[in-house]
Amino acid sequence: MVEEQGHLDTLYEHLDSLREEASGHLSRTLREGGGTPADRSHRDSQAALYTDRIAQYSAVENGLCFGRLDLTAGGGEVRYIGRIGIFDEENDYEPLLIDWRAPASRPFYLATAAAPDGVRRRRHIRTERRTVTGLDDEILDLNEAHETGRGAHDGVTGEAALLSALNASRTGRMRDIVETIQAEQDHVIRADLNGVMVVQGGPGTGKTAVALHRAAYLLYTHRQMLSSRVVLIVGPNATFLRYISQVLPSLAETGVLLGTMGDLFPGVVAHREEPAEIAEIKGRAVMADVLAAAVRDRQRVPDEPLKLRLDLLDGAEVVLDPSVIEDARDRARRTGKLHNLARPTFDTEIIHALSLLIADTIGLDPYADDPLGGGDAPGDPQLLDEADLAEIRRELRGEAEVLAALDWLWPILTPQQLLAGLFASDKRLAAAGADPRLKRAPREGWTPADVPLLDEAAELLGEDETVLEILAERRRRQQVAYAEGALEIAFGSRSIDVEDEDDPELLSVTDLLEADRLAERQDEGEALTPAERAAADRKWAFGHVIVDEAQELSAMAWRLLMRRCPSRSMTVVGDVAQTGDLGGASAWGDALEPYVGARWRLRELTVNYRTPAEIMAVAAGVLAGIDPGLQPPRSVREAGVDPWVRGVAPVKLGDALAEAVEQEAEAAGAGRLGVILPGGTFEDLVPHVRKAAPDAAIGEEPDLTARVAVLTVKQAKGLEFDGVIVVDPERIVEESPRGANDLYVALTRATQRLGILHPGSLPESLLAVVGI
Ligand SMILES: Nc1ncnc2c1ncn2[C@@H]1O[C@H](COP(=O)(O)OP(=O)(O)OP(=O)(O)O)[C@@H](O)[C@H]1O
Repeated sequence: MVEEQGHLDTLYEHLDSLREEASGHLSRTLREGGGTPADRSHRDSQAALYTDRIAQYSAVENGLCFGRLDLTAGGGEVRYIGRIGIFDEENDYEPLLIDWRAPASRPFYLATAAAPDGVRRRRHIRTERRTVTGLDDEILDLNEAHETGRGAHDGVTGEAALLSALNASRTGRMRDIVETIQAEQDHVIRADLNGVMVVQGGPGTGKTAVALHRAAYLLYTHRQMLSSRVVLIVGPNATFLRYISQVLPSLAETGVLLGTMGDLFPGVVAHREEPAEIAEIKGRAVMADVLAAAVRDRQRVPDEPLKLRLDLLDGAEVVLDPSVIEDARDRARRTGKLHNLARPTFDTEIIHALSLLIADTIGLDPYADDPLGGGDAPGDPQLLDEADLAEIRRELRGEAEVLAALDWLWPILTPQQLLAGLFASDKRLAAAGADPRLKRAPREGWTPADVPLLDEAAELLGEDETVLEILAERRRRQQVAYAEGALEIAFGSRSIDVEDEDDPELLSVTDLLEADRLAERQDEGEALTPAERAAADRKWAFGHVIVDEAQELSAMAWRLLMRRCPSRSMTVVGDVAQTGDLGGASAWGDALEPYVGARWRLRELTVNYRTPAEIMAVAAGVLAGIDPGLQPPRSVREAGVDPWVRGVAPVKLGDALAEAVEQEAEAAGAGRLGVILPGGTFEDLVPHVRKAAPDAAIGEEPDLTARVAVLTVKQAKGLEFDGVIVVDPERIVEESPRGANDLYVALTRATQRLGILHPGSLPESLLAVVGI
């Protein structure tokens, strides 16, 4: 311990001086003024670099160093493994701490007694703040292991450290797992960047954790390419994103964009809920054809001739025949351009046709064939020459009536206008071959399932200028925020006490005044970070895309994601047995093959780190009901507590729930309790939960750090709690589009304790499934 404490002290000394150095650079950079635009831009990128660096140093303050490898080779070389790399500048840049992502750290995760890979001893170093509190050693050299009686167990590496992480109380925020990554997870995290990799694994196998660590690993290994092209991580909902949001900064990564499908159309907030059947219809692949037809439907040819009253003719009418409009439409279509971009061609055709009609009206020489005598011979009936016609066309382009007609015949459309127009009209839906159930009231907000449709529409219509506007607005908003953040980091939180991070007092009034000044300066031409630019740019091509809970994605959602990732460098993480949405996948091939054929690879995770064996035995019954061929993941531990099932008279359900909440909240101790209810019972049951736990978090985006949270299965997806109470499993099955899948998800959220509360006695069918 003393030896390790000595090394830890050295590491923290280095960390402090790295932080001081970066803060010094940052404050100097921020205080410099003037110079050319190029100077300013250079300064901005330097400031962003130092800000990032300081954030990374703060993020690794806790658990800076967590491991040590003693190798058999190299005269017993010793490597310390930690959250970042630290080198000794005074000693030829000797590594003092090796980043967990570096190749030299790999044996820490892979070496076993059977394949020690040159490792004699693996040591997990437990720390609290800057103090070593314990050591767990594994001797991988078999001879020595015999002597000490310790060794790798059942394919698990770092068993003591792993079990202590798994048994720890949950906080409502996900933590990183860098100290205890297991071999099968390590293979996924460090897999090659290229191509589509599907990571299939049952509940609790660490898919989310692995996906996030993979992002951190890829950014470390391919920094240059990925930090400019950005890694996109897509999660199922805002609650889930908040749950995982702390993990990446603590892995010391900032060049990542986190979002839900609903966030992926810049400028649109798509959080309205809608019935599952409607979302499913919107997600069908055929919607791409529907939208293409909807666009064609807006390229109108009226049944009747179109009469235009023109100023040019002192209010007289010209009549455009439908066949003329049809010709113009066909020519515009034949350019092969997107709808909005083909409009100028359509305009030119119509204006040309109108100019000829006008020429016929005002330019014909009625006496062309009448010789007037003298030198007048029969001649050209048209008195107007090409210059006159050009003038007529110019005037036509300024005529309000003409412009209105053009807008009516071939309107310039935003994706929002196209979709809103389609959904608002039975006639348009029918013309586009869409399901009539898509009809909705005008001005209802957008839903997540609309986002892939908006994106598809944007592809069909052609780009508008909104991206630039959005960028400008975001830049305005972010300038002040950025400047405040930079100042806070540079001057406000030197001590970097993790506990202080949320303290609003950190930013003083003088800092704010200075922030204003900085914002002004940045106004003169500062660069957004790549992640910010990517968030505002619909056409951004991400360097890598990671999709979590990917089984929920519809065919249309896949189309959008594939467009955002032309390189097809993707990590697709999910579990087809947990699919809840009707439009989601039941086989990975169905979702992926339209884009990559058979060129995707499958990795499986087989060990459940979350749910103890006793609970998994219950969930296994439900899984067998979904598909007898599916294997539940093997639990890595037992909790020593059996799940309980209580059947109570329906009128007593509320009281029984209140009692169970009280009991389980106490059993969860410092941890968290999740209460999973069928959506239709919230109104009746929530007051009972509140009786037992007045501060329980409930609502659209419940605060998961609260001691008790009440959720639907949909909200609970991807989350976990120390204890879970599942209420009315039968109704959960009835209410959810895919029935048993949702019950399987609900039953696998607990890390320690599970209780099932049922109104009336449990029906035979469910008893058999639940198996208690
Ligand atoms: N190697 C590991 N060391 C420590 N904890 C781990 C490890 N792997 C997974 N865990 C923990 O197990 C729990 C489940 O992980 P995670 O949420 O990533 O699983 P999942 O496969 O995404 O589950 P689900 O499909 O149910 O959402 C988390 O608390 C995670 O931190």
